[in-house]
Order: sequence, then structure tokens, then C-alpha cells
Amino acid sequence: MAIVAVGQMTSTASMAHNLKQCQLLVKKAVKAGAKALFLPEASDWISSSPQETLSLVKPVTESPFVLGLQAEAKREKLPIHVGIHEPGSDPQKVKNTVVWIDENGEITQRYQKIHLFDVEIKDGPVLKESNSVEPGTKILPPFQTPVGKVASTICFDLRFPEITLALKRQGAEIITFPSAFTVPTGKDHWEILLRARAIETQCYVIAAAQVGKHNEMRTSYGHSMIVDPWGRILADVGGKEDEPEIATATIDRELLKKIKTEMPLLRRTDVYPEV
Ligand SMILES: O=C(O)CNC(=O)[C@H](CS)NC(=O)CCC(=O)C(=O)O
Repeated sequence: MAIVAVGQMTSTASMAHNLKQCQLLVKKAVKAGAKALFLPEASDWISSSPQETLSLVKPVTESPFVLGLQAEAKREKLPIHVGIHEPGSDPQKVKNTVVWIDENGEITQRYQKIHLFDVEIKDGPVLKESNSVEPGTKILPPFQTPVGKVASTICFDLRFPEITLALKRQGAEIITFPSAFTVPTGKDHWEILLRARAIETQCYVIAAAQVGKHNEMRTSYGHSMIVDPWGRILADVGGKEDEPEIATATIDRELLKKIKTEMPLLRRTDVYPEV
């Protein structure tokens, strides 16, 4: 049994401001007795243009945001899972990644978002993530942590059950979706997708989300959530842009085992292909 914390915030283009918000979330997580803190996609910044993003991006070893969070993790002995940007192999592009910073402040895992958010919704969001982001090409195998076996995905990946089913097959216990969901898609899809992923994988789902107004062009839906392997919502931070907030829940290894034993989801790979 371990307590986990999910953190919600409103990143802007100021890395210093965003680090301050994360430091507050670390403080709250430590106070709540959490053994790991999960932060949103693009916690380091949300910009208003690809040009701005390119002007901000730095390798992790030179990013004041990442270095600052590593120091927090080390000081508090608190692992942190956080969404950031990293330089792409093409100098005109960045990587949208999530890293695991362990309790010693070391980056020990890294996943690069594989599905990019390119949408043109009438009267809704028009976003072309692939203009500035280079897609990842690999699933990161679930990794052991003090709170259980964690599997990383990012935001729009949530809509592709293939990745989460693959992670389930590789032994995931906790599937994470650090996100910055738009308001129109969030209000109709966010909760149902998170609960569906939890139910079909029989895993805990931890989804840290950006909330509120980042700039003139971007607003996020919020509702950071922790869902149990039966699909029940254990925590929901809500949709208000206030001061950075956390919610916590307890990861129960026995419940993971119980649900898998009581309702084995045996695949018919003789009928359809295994993903
Ligand atoms: O731009 C950054 O720096 C951070 N990245 C994001 O905010 C990404 C790409 S624009 N957002 C999403 O994937 C939202 C998905 C979504 O809202 C849905 O699937 O409905």
C-alpha cells in the first residue's frame, strides 16, 4: 500500500513560474505522505507558438526546470514523474517526453510521446502538434518504482488502447497519462477514456493534467484523476484554475491481484491479432 499524488497546475511560457508551481506541488505531496508525485504533460512550459518552444528548449542537463525538480526529488526523497520538452534530432523540432526522476534525483526512465495531436475541429481546437514535435518510436517497458510498476504514455496516447494493452501485457500496474487536454474534447472524452483504459487493463490510472488559461490561445480542461483498476474514480482535482493542487489515493496491490483473478481477461489471439 503506497500513497500516490497527482498534481495539477497551469504552465505558462515562464519556466521559473512553472518550477515554482511544481515546488508547491512537491510540498503538498510530501505533506500528504505520498511516495511519488505525478505531474502533467509539458510542465516545464506551454508556449503560444512553435518558435517560442524552440527558443525555450534545452537539454535536461541545462534546463533550470528539470535541474530544479531533480533537486526537489533528492531533497524530499520523492520520485517525480513529469512531462517536459527536449531538443529533437531535427533542430526545428522538439520531443514531447515524460521522465521519471527517482528519489535520488536521477532521471532513470524516459518516454517520448508516439501519437501527436493534429486536429482541426470545426468551432473547436485546431492544433498541429507535428509542426513542432518529433514523434517517439518506442513503447517504454513498465518500470519498477516504490509505488508499483509504472507505465508511461502521454496525453493524446490515451485514445489508442493498443499502447495501453501492450503495457498491460508487459506487466504494468499503474498507467500514467500526463496531459494538457483541450476543454471541448476534455468535457466529452477525458473521464470516459481514463476509466475505460483502467477497466480494460485492470490497472490503476494516474492522469495529471494541466488546467486553465496558459496564454491567449490555449486553455486546458484539468480534472487530474486517479482511477482504480475497477474503473472507480478515487480522486478528481476538478476544473478550476486556482493555486496548484494535488489529490492523493492509495495503490492497493491486493486489489490489482483480486480483480485479475476474479475476472481474467484472456485474449482470443487465435481469432484476432495480439497487440
Ligand atoms: O503543446 C505543448 O507544449 C504540450 N502538448 C500538448 O498540449 C498536446 C499537444 S498540442 N496536447 C494534447 O495532446 C491534447 C490532446 C487532447 O486534448 C485530446 O486528445 O482531446
